[in-house]
Parts: sequence; structure tokens; C-alpha cells
Amino acid sequence: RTCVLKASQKRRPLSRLLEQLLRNLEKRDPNQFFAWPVNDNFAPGYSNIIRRPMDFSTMKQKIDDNEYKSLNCFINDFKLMCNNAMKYNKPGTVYHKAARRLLHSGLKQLTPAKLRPLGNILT
Ligand SMILES: COc1ccc(Br)cc1-c1nc(N)nc2[nH]cnc12
Repeated sequence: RTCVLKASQKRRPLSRLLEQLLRNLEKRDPNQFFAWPVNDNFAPGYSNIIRRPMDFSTMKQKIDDNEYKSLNCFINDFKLMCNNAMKYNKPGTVYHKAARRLLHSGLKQLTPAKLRPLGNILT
């Protein structure tokens, strides 16, 4: 799904919610595999295989720049980050397993039922 970006957007309550959600997701990456962009020196050929890299620091920057128009755009980047790791790294590797676990446990925190208590900020 494409997300229309409105960089000129003022700081929104949405940004504060996304920062809270991001902190919760980062806790689920104790090895910090997803904290920073993957470096081609560590992962040969990464930038040829992964067309749209994503990591938590980039997501944080996008929140600070008020780039996320909706929760869905935020969730799309989270899924992209995890799927990149599962695409580049073979099943069975520590990174593939970490990405799968992060994706599944992270998405459980992003269900409507879990988000409803945060108020109708999303409507
Ligand atoms: C930032 O990336 C890393 C940082 C430290 C260490 Br150790 C490994 C990675 C990393 N390595 C590979 N092959 N695939 C990834 N997908 C997401 N992380 C990674």
C-alpha cells in the first residue's frame, strides 16, 4: 500500500503513539540486529538483494520527521524490515529466526484489540 507522505505535517499525537509502539518493538530485538541499517560489509550483496532497506533507527527518524501519515504506514515499515531479513538470510540462520519471531510477536502488539486501550487516537 502506498503511503502519501506529508513532510510538512505538524507534530501529531500520532507521532507520540508511534514512538511508544517503536520502543515496545525495539525491546523484542535484544541482539539489536534491527537497530541500525544492515551494512554491505557485514552482509555481502545486501543492497543488491534488498531494494528497500529498513531498520528501527530509520523508523525513529521518520517519526521525528512526521513522515508517517497513519499507523498502517508504520506497520508496513516494520513488516518490510522483518521480511528483508527473512529474504536475505536463509531459514535456520539466527537472523532469519530473529526476524520471524520479531514479526510475529511485534504484530501481536499491533492488533486493534491491543491498540484500542490507547484511546481513539487512531480514528
Ligand atoms: C544491522 O544488521 C546486523 C547488525 C549486527 C549483526 Br551481528 C548482524 C546484522 C545482520 N546481519 C544479517 N546478515 N542480516 C541482518 N538483518 C538484520 N540485521 C542483520
